[in-house]
Amino acid sequence: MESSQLKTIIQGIPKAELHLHLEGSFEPELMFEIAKRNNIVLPYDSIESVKAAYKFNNLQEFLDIYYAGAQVLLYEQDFFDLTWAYLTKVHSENVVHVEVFFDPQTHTERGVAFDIVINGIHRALEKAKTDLNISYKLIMSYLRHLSEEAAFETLKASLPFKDIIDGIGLDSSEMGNPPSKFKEVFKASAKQGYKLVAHAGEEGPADYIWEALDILKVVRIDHGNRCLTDGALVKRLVDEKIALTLCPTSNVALKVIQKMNEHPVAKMLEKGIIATIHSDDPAYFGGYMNENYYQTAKALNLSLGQIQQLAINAFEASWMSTAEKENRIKEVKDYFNSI
Ligand SMILES: Nc1ncnc2[nH]cnc12
Ligand SMILES: [Zn+2]
Repeated sequence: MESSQLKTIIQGIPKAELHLHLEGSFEPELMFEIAKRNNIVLPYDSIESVKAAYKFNNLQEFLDIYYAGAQVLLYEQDFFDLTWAYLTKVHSENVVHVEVFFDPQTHTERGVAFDIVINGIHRALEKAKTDLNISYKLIMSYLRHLSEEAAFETLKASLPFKDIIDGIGLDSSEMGNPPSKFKEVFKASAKQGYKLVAHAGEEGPADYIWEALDILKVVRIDHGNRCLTDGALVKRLVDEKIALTLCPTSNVALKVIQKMNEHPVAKMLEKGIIATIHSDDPAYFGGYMNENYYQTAKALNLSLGQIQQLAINAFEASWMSTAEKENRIKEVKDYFNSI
């Protein structure tokens, strides 16, 4: 199929994004604008030099730059602008449902209050619901390079906002920070009614995916690339319908895989895993949802049936109500039938 035809098809698919860090959607143009109004001097002299710095050999090299970029976010309006820019961008790509992560500790650690962060984000999500017809869920992630005690403090700070936070995630430096480190705080988070997910098996081994399932009791795995090295784990994911939220352009940018045509998503679909694809940190990895679908489909020569399956899987794995899911899945099927 011609590239332009594939891109047109992808554009038209109603899509759900389930793995997106709001801080990772911070485009250099907006970073400069916010830095200027907050009187912060960035260590870059132009947007081009920021973009030139976005070359990573591993997850940690990316995280160092990602946390530095987030430092310019100080006020509620900054968090609103960040979130709104992401939502308008994905609206233009026909994304109709999002489940987004935010990292409160990246901000509270440097003195920005929890309510400033969440109120700005929430106002933008509500506006997108009204103005853009995008439905949403909000996921608060604990930073795994920090202590479990710090995660407990974050859990406590979140409680006044329990009604607007749907779930808990676990992100940041994976190696050496296994899911088991957060056993108690995940248990306490579940008691508060939060749904649970965790990054596992991005750089870390399949064992971390087992820990996320058995110890943290997550309902979905973020990344999970490494599961194919373990047949019993694949069986568990399939039998228990545990979805993986994969991020192909992120995986190439962070050298989790060397080339897109080595991406495991096609094999995962073949094995019956509920594999889904998303953008992770699009401002840093150069691709929002459409680009992730396009690059994956092209490199792996995915059939229209496989592309349709990816889109359906994302709604299936989402936290929408059953009725909403059925409606969206029908929309996807009708769309593919009309092509
Ligand atoms: N890909 C990723 N892995 C772990 N933590 C993250 N935080 C933002 N993006 C991340
Ligand atoms: Zn992620």
